[in-house]
Amino acid sequence: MCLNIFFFFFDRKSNRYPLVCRFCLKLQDRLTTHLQRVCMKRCTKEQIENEVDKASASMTNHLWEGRVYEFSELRDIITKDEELANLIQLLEIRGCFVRNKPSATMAGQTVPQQAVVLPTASTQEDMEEDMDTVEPQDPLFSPETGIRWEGKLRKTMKEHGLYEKHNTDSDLLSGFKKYLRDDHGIPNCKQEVDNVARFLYFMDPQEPGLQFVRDIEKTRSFFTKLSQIGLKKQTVANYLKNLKRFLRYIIYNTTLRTTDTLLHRDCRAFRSDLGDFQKSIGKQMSKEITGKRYTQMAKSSQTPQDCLRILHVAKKDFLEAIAKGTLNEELDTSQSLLILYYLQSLLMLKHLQRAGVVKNMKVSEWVKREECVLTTDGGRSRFVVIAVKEHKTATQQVATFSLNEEEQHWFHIYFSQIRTSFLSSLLMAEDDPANNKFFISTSGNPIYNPSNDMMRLHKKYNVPNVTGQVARHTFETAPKCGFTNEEKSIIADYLAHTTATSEKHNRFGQPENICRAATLLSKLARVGDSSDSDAESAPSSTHTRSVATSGTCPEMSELDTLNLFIQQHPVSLEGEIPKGKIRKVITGVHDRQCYDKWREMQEKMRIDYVLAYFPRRQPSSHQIVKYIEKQGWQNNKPSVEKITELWKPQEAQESTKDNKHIKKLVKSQKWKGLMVTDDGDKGRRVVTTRKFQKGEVVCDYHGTIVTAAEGKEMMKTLSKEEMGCFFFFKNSMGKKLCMHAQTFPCHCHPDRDTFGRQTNHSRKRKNLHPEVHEMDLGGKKEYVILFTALKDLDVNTELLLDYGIGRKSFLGEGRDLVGLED
Ligand SMILES: C[S@@+](CC[C@H](N)C(=O)[O-])C[C@H]1O[C@@H](n2cnc3c(N)ncnc32)[C@H](O)[C@@H]1O
Repeated sequence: MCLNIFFFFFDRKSNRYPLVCRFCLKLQDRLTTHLQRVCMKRCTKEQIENEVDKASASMTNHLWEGRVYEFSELRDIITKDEELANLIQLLEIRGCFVRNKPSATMAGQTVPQQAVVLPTASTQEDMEEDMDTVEPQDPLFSPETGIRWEGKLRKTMKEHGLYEKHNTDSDLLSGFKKYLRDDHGIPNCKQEVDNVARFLYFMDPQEPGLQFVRDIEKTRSFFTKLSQIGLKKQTVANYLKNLKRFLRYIIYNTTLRTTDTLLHRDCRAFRSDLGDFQKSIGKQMSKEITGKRYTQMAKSSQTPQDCLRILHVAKKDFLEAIAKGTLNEELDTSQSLLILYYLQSLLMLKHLQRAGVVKNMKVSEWVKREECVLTTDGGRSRFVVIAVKEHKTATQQVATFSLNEEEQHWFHIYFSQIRTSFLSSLLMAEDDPANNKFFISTSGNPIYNPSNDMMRLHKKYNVPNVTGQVARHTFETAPKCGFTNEEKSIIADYLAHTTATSEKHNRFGQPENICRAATLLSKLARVGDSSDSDAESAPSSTHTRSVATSGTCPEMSELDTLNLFIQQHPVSLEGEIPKGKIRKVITGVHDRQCYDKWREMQEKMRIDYVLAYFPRRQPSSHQIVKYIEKQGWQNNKPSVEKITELWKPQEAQESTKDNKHIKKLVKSQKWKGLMVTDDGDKGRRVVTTRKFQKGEVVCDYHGTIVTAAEGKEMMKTLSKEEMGCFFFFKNSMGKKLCMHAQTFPCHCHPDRDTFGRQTNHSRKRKNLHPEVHEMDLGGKKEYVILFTALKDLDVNTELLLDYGIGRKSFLGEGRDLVGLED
């Protein structure tokens, strides 16, 4: 009797939306299964459900929020017409819509192009100031919203002929506007262009021109007048900065160099004169700032404890966020920001670093932190010392500070998790990794103003704001009763950051002194604090600390110790746990727990590794032992029983075709766990001699490949009594093929009858499912039809496959197979 085994190729019609897995960033048709098996395989069912809910919510949100864009929204981000057009095209191809596009040309009118002569060389000449007290608000700030100036200042400016300005659509000014927008990426440059337009009007009310460069006196009078009518020095300095940038545009980005050499030369000379003028304004500005600071200081009668209050109040929430980070749990934005703000504040309020140091600290400086062990009466304490070279504060010295082990862990969590997640918001890769700033904002860009961030933290917890400047002053002047002269001088040196100090010490300003300064400052903060703890420490269930004498280091919790230990000695497949002495330097009193945990993690890693080698077919104990032996692991070998117990078949994946274990079985045809028995009615049948799990590969259908047409021809030659073994299928290109097992025994396995060809049919009781793969078997690609278990199979279960008979196949051949069980 001929048999037509027919398998319809994948025909799943799913109504599900694919969801994106946030970890591998791939679309998943079945996210739950994917997470269970791949990206969240160590997580609980609840965590996975949570994640799937989030993915669905994000999908819904995308459908509501992510498909329709306002043209102006995109214009604000991308200023170059061509790029904007490309983006819009891409969005529309991907099924999004852009509303309110201008009808004719997309980005509208272009400003007459000026030939670019030289690339703009960006010099960092602009004044930098200690951000603690800078007032960034120009009182004349007229935002793009069109709010008009009113009041006294406007009147005064009018009276002094400083208010009028040229039309900013003139060629000269619109070219400048375009330059700011395109070359400097400043979309909201109205204020800057207005300032220049006002200056040009003052110099020549007739028309905007460049002759002003020949009249330095009148220029001076413009700036003097601005000062005299009461504008803040910062505002005057902004006018100067804007004018300098305008000149840079004229000198390097227009054709002036070739069209009017003399005027070009004068522009350059004028720009350099402005530099001197800028310096003198800078000095006046510092006086203004110093004066203001003095008033602030005089007003403040803070104690060191007051300065650290915010760190105390916010600490419970902060530690909760850190604990989440330590456990690799996802942090929401507000928790991530709390960590960012807290660490900045810690550096400014506890370590008394200037805002410029916090802002400019680089990743490379964090990476190059140096270890320092300090021996005091209280024992040995470990610190790391970090040196920030370029911090653009008033002092020239390398700013150096130290972190204790606990703080180092916090910084590590920020660096490895928060910073990385913030960075993922950045569309463009940063140019030079060496220049990467350590502290970055949620947008992935360097933080702008640490003092503002600290202010936000104070505000969030309703604590009166303390600036870094006030904190430094407070610690500097706090009574240091009980401190030796040497200790006082260490604190003074630490706070002074003077060049003289720098010359006295090496690059790290003697690491021990930096660490000692940190412990002395902590001590200073405790003086008068009845809680007998660091002023910033808060009651916390996860963190206990013992504070004894001067120079103490807080005792770390078990979890923190473990994390630090793992950070220093990462768990790896091949690695060895450090020997006792080396280990105990970090693990201390938590050594036993850290030791056990480390080994447990490595064992788990090794178990996963072994399991990954047998993804579709359960290995025998012997196979597991052999595979472990092959790895050459001397200690901490994973247990065979555990591996057997944990083994679960993985879903069919692309990688099945490359799996060595399956390939070996296909080649040898030595499928274990099966035997052939005789059945009175159906002839021979294949039964199981062990249990098989749902999804496990049971055996394959071994045969020879011919085209479907050839298979059909072969079938025609068989008489009704003859039994045929044909398996028809389509390959991934849709080509119709046939695998026949008519040749018995086959040439490749003359000693055995293969299991696939002896498998009987049942439509209702079928327990096998065929999967077609293309496998490289000894340098040659071959089709392999794997039979996987449709359900868990007990011992002594007959293997049954739905041959697909009785249905209409694409071959159009429903065969009359009377007597066959359905
Ligand atoms: C691929 S062979 C299977 C092994 C076969 N029983 C043997 O003895 O070699 C297919 C043949 O098995 C028999 N067969 C398979 N399933 C059957 C069923 N459900 N009822 C009766 N006979 C069946 C038919 O004779 C069929 O042509």
